[in-house]
Amino acid sequence: MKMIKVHGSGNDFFILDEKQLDKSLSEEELKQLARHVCDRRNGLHGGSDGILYVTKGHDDSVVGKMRVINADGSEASMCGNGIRTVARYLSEQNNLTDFKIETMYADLEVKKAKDFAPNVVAFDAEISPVSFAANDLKMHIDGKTKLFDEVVPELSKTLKFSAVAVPNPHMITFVNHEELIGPELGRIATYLNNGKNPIFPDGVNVSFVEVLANNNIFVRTFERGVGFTNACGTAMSASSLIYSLLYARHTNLEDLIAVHNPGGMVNTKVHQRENKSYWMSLIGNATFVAEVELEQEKALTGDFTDAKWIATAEQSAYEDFVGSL
Ligand SMILES: N[C@@H](CCC[C@H](N)C(=O)O)C(=O)O
Repeated sequence: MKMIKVHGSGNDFFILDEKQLDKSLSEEELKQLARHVCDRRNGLHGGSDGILYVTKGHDDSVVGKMRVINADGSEASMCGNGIRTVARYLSEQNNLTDFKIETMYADLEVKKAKDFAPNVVAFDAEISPVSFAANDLKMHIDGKTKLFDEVVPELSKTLKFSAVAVPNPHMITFVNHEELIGPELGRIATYLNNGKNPIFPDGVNVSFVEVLANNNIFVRTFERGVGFTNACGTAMSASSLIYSLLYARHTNLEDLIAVHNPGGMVNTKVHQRENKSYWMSLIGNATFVAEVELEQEKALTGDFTDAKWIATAEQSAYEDFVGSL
């Protein structure tokens, strides 16, 4: 079988196209493969945050379907950094620059964007649908149908959280620099993702956001099913939306927002449709790090001894880009 190691802002994945399998995988095998491949200690070449599983779409209105399997084998409804890399993959396979990809809840528009730097290819992806409803978030806080800029005493006495599904669930809070780099994000996110807490029994992605300047923010995320990541695309999109609502004096809808993260930088734009619903554009790198050839049966048991790793020159170009920020 063949896979491609990719990343968006250092949020790294293996793209697995079902057409590249030696033998089709059952659902249980797909989860098992993700858990083995992504393992940061014993996985494939340093592991990854997840597997992006590419299959045929529901009909010709989409070019393919992306499924997001987290490192722990759970499935996410969307992945903002991942969809840019899948967009690039499908764009190169089909010689297209503007098309739709099927995801769990929506067919999303993707298009090629201007390169961020030499050999740093970029794509622009629609992030949608957006919902603040507790039901869509699978959030349980007594008497609340949504949560917007409020203290949740079980989490922190001071931090104010907003919850938004894009459509995967996110908890966002705006913090100062000490809080951004301090231990609270790990403590709160570990609690919310322990599978036992009453607020988010299915877990949630949690982000701390620091405002650096107008239309310029830094987002640090602890991902459901993964842990701390270099970046989370849907979290950066959700954070941009909450920023535009809470800091309306500093930003306008449609403004280009620079979103810095531990793995690099992306741009976002927040849009509103006539029916008042929001959606975001997420524009950022879609880097192909390497092509990998491996034996499927062995990979399913976590044995990667025969894997062939064929690196591209894109990672060093990406590092030069990050160095220039
Ligand atoms: N890194 C992703 C989000 C991946 C899914 C997340 N772990 C979840 O379970 O919702 C992104 O870039 O959006």
